[in-house]
Amino acid sequence: MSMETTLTLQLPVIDFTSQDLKPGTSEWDLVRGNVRRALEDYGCFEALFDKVPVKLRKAVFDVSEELFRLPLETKERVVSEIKYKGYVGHNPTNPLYEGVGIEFADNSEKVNAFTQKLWPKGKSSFSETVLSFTEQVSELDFITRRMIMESFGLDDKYIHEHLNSTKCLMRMMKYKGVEDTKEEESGMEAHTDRNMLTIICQNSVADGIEVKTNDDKHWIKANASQDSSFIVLAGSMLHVLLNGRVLSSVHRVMRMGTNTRYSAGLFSVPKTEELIYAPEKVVDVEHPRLFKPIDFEAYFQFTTEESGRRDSKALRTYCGL
Ligand SMILES: O=C(O)CCC(=O)C(=O)O
Ligand SMILES: [Fe+2]
Repeated sequence: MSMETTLTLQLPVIDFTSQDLKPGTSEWDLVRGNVRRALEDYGCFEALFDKVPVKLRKAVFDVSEELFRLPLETKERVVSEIKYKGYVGHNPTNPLYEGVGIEFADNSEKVNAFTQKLWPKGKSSFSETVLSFTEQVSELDFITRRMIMESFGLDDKYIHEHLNSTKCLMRMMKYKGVEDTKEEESGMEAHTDRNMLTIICQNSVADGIEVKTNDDKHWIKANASQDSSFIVLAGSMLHVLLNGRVLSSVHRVMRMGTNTRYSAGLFSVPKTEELIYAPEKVVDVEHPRLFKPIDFEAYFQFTTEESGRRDSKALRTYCGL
């Protein structure tokens, strides 16, 4: 019998809104310490980040609504064999969910080409919204990854190369509300993300992401309803790269109430050319190497071949030493 409970525990909240948040300042060091603790203890935190204007956030959910309202045959034009991108919906495991992943969401040519598949005459409100959102949220992605790597003593050159080794995927997601019930229903089943870092925001519904505590006993409801709130989650690739020294948390989406939930996420995903492995700086006597070098796409494929392969146990089976 499952002993899991949902408690009113809180995720750490980290404030990135200071104007003085520049590398080398005391403000930066303070936030960096908070990022390190949050990722060590939870693999996740709520970020307060005000670079995405409320208007842009609203525009993202407006264009998402338009996209998901398109006929199924139109959305099927962007189905991909690789399930982290393209259109995904009508999956019996997650019946409330539909999602669309846009690869290279920071590249205007790629985004315009994607937009044109859905709207052959083009739709600048869609592509511009995607590009602006990606540009702004990438800043939080870069700051977070820079901070966590600096905190482990990795140098500027390494960090720079690392930041250039990922591509950026934006995903828009829709979760139907549930009718006439006091019971929560699953919107997305429990999983860990497979990429480096994920940053999620949602429209103004009260429910949404829940994150499992590391002792496997409790679900923490992430509170992402403020206009400047983003939920930041470390993925399996960051866990491997930092030799298990940050967690990659199990999370899920729960739904309650009749309102539709829209969420938007920025996922930094390794480019395919290079294997992911932990640098010597994060390996020592107390922290022996945990994982073999890993090819992201091959690992991604492995996780899709059978159910139950979206957690850290499956990751250890795949590439543990
Ligand atoms: O919709 C959300 O808030 C989370 C989605 C999620 O966990 C994912 O796409 O990996
Ligand atoms: Fe996720």
